Amino acid sequence: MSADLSSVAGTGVAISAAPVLSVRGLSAHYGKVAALDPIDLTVGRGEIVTVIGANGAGKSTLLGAIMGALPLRGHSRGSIVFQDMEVQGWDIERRVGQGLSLVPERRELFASMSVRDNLLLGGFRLYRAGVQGWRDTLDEVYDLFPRLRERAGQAAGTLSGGERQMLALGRALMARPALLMLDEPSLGLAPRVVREIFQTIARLRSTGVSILLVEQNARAALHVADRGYVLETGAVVLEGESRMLAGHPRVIESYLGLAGTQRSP
Ligand SMILES: Nc1ncnc2c1ncn2[C@@H]1O[C@H](COP(=O)(O)OP(=O)(O)OP(=O)(O)O)[C@@H](O)[C@H]1O
Repeated sequence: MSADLSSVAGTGVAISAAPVLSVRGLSAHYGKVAALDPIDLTVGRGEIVTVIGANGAGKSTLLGAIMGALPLRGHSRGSIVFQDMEVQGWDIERRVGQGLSLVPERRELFASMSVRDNLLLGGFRLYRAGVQGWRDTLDEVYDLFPRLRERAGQAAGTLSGGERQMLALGRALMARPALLMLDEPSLGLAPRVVREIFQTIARLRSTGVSILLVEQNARAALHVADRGYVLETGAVVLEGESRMLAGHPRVIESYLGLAGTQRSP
């Protein structure tokens, strides 16, 4: 079952013991090249978990493997249990149908279509399945992103970078996912816009959706997340509560710089 945005809105969702996602011994290869060592990772219900790491650490590969969307020649091994189901071996369609959603680094919007139509496409699967309430979901997305409501009729290709990221997030939410995976939502955005995007991610907590957030902007990611993993050359080298990671000498030195103890984006 996917999360119902309306049923938990504004309640502040408790994190239950059973994780929504449990990854065990996940490795990924492109042809003969290993991009991910066997890694273990969990995301609890209602939790925001971040994976931080430098360029090429394997962050996008990790999300692609979980989504079942590695590019041609790529494949993954290991166990991916999502909502108590082993989804390794399932195609993307089936994973999406079970409530997995990925906002890719490139955002992949339909540039000539309006904001509203991009959003409706995000909810199309539910609409086709006869699931009621897509209009309510659209309203909830507009409430989360008032700027999208203002620009509902505008072509997606004419939006600013920050607005595009909001649209990509909103479109993913239209599918009412149980787990939302975000690949570098801050990429290419000005600091003020990055702050806005991260404030929005923090607000998503109230919808009950669980979030797996991949970021190079470690400061902002650790500020918004409950827990984090540090990925280096395909391996998890550190994991724990965000507060602990933000104060860890290795994280400060490699990802935060001297001002690492400040916890604002
Ligand atoms: N389609 C591909 N074919 C071959 N190798 C790939 C492919 N995609 C990624 N890789 C390699 O896998 C490794 C991990 O790449 P990945 O894109 O997952 O890293 P990343 O942490 O997301 O980096 P970035 O932050 O730069 O996006 C890199 O060495 C990369 O060159």
